[in-house]
Amino acid sequence: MVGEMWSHLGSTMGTLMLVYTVFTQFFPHHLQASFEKYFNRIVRFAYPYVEITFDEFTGERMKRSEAYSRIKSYLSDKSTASAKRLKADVVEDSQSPVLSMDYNEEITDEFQGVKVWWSANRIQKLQLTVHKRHRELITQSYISHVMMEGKEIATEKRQRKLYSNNPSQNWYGYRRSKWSNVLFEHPATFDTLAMDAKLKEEIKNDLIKFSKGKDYYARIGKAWKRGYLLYGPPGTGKSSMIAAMANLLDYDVYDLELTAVKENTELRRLLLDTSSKSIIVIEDIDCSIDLTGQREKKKEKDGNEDEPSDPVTKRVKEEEKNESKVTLSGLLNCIDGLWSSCGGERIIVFTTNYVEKLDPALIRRGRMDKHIELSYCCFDAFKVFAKNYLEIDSHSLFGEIESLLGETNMTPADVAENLMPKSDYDDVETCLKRLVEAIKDAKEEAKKKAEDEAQKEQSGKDDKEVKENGVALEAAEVKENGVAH
Ligand SMILES: Nc1ncnc2c1ncn2[C@@H]1O[C@H](COP(=O)(O)OP(=O)(O)OP(=O)(O)O)[C@@H](O)[C@H]1O
Ligand SMILES: [Mg+2]
Repeated sequence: MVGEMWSHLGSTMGTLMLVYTVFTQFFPHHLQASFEKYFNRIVRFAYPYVEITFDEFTGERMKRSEAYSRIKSYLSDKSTASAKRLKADVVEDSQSPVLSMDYNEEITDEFQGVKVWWSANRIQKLQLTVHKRHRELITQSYISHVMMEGKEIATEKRQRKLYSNNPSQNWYGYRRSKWSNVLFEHPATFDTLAMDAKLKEEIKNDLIKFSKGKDYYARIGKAWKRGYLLYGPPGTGKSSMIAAMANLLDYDVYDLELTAVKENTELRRLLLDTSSKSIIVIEDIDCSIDLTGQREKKKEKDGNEDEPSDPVTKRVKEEEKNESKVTLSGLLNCIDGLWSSCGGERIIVFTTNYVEKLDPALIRRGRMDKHIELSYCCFDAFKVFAKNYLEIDSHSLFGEIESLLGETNMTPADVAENLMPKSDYDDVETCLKRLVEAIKDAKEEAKKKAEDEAQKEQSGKDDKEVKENGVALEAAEVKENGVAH
């Protein structure tokens, strides 16, 4: 029976092949196209299904299609459960290999009681097939449902990135990109951040309120963004706080190195190339940009000079020319422009060690909405370290440490360093005692420094007095004798 069926099939295929060969060889070439057109019409009339295809690459620049990736994410969930042959891809944005249906595999999906079929073929196309009578439901509702779900699934599986800006010579050509990225795996969280407990809670609430504030920002007619200025001495946790923010909100981080940006237009393009749900960070803002505009004046002066003939001076000049020309007003315009032209869910963070050096225009409310001072280690901050590093909530030495920290300035970085066990034999007591000693030393050092300074000031004063007295004496002599020495 089966053998008979195969022989029938074989002879039918043979006949079809023969007909096709005769058709392509003897049917006039110019009539073949019209024949195919009419043949397709007949097939379409008899064929009860609609087919919709989605290409992987679209547009003139062959950009990867957003629809294609969303459908793939949607189908990866479905296919893991139903397809028999799966393909595993390591996708850049995902934590684990993504499973999708293999080529020529088909999976069935159901939407409001309607059955649809998805298939993938080798030429980067996904095909959706559905019965003609459900055409409207599919084109109007099902596809948008797939897009939305696909986006959600992709966001869920997304691994966060830390981006840093490339110099503009890498923006073009093969492998062009404005930002390079690595996986963002900084372990800092608000739980590991040592700081005043009340301030920490306030910042956390502020961030969460922001991230849920889409409707609120739309209602009040403001761009959905927030600016933070973090300031304080080195080693007080500014960078750690940025990592904690990103981990709390599940945002990407764009670390913008302003000194590598040549001019304002480049800065604008970099900022516009950031995605939403991100934190844009400019560290040490006072060092990255000339806040007084003096650099521009200096350049103008340089520009008027003649071209040097000496090759070394020439090269130094060339290098100077490559220096960043980003100006304060350029930066301000870019930030304002970014806020007005992008969808939102962006946070911008500036950090500095010297808040007093910053131009008020840069940090006015509206640009930097919240100013946060990260300062020397307080007792609250110490307790966080003690809990995280030594797993203790109290100890007989806590009282002494509290009063010592109240009298001395020690950065959280130093406290952390002293508390960390240095070997397997270091117990809690040893670590705490080491910290006590370190704070006492710091206190002693600060005292000595203050005394030295006071002494210097005093001797400066004395010198001045001697000088003044000398001048006065000389003047008196001149007056008396009428002659200068
Ligand atoms: N408040 C803090 N909470 C927890 N760890 C901290 C804190 N401050 C500093 N540290 C520790 O000290 C190290 C340096 O901290 P961080 O880089 O965040 O300081 P910073 O304020 O950014 O310094 P800089 O101004 O030099 O950039 C980090 O590895 C971190 O573990
Ligand atoms: Mg830092």
